[in-house]
Amino acid sequence: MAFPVLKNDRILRAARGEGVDRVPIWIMRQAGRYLPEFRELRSKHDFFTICQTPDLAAEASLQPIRRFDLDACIIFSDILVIPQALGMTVEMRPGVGPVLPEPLISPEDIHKLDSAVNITQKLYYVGEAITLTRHKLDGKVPLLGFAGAPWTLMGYMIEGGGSKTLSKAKAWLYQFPDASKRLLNMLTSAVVDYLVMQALAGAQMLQVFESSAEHLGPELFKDYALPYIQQISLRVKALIKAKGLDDLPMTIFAKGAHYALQDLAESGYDVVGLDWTIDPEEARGRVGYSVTLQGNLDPCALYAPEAELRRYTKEMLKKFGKNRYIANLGHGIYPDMKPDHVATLIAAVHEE
Ligand SMILES: Cc1c2[nH]c(c1CCC(=O)O)Cc1[nH]c(c(CCC(=O)O)c1C)Cc1[nH]c(c(CCC(=O)O)c1C)Cc1[nH]c(c(C)c1CCC(=O)O)C2
Repeated sequence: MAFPVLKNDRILRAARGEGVDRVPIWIMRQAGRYLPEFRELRSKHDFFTICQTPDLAAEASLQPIRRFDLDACIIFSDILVIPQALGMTVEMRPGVGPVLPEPLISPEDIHKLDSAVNITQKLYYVGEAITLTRHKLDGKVPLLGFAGAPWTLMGYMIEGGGSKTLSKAKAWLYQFPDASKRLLNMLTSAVVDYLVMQALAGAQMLQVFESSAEHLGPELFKDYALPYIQQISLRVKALIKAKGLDDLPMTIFAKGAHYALQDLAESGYDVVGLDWTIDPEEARGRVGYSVTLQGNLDPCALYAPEAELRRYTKEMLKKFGKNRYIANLGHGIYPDMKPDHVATLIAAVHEE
């Protein structure tokens, strides 16, 4: 069944460098716990049950779209479905976050991973959720798919959950460089197949989250993150073309990787996401208009009183300008954020 005609293509136009009537905005983690309607849904279902049940995943994805005038919908899922598909147990513990009770401890543990798994089949439920959500969106805004980048996934798989330092995962890079690259290659192939599946299922734009880039620094990033990030865009775009689909914009968000901004701008993505630690004018000065920039309001700026939040937002918009720009936060929204403040941010962007 053909998908409904798209009524708002602002974000796709901005990603391709085409003109827009106004700056598009979406918010990282826009589907989630700061919304009472999500907490209600979540009180009835386990986190991964929501991810695995297309009706529930569609509902969570659509909640922010019903409430706010956003320019994109992101499919409700998690980056950790890939380690899960490779055979690792991942639990989402309330108040703690993701826990992988049997992390990879030494390179021999790589053999425990199901490297031959057909990711497309195993994660087909995400494809079904995407197709359903795209229909339910009725063309209101584009639907974004996403995946975690290999280094960020490797970090969770070795640390067994979130970590302040990633010292265990980084120790692998220094002690077992070859095994690390084997693991990163395995993850790269999984991410490529997974993103292509999402595009075939109806995703209209794809974001790759390298959320743990800040721990690497320029040297390690060049060796253990950038090559895989590059391969993902090149391989996904080539496969999509080979399957007869139109090109679709891709975004790389490497949190804390301002040291690699130029490299990221040349890594085959249409959009580079920025966190709030870089000044928009400096970022634009370094990459020019060869890519679209996305970001980068400090998620904590949403705690400011309304007038201040508006002022921060307007300042950000002025610095980025209207061309090749997608407004967003510099990282995910915090779960205790009041939805009213999100509405203020969106209104401030739209007023410009
Ligand atoms: C690192 C990472 C993860 N997951 C994700 C990343 C990359 C983005 C980033 O850096 O924030 C990506 C993600 N996770 C989730 C989405 C859904 C779509 C959206 O952005 O609205 C997306 C895009 C839902 C979620 N993912 C998670 C929740 C909350 C869990 C719950 O409801 O119990 C949601 C709605 C849990 C999760 N999942 C993960 C962590 C660290 C946590 C705990 C932190 C937290 O609780 O916010 C791993």
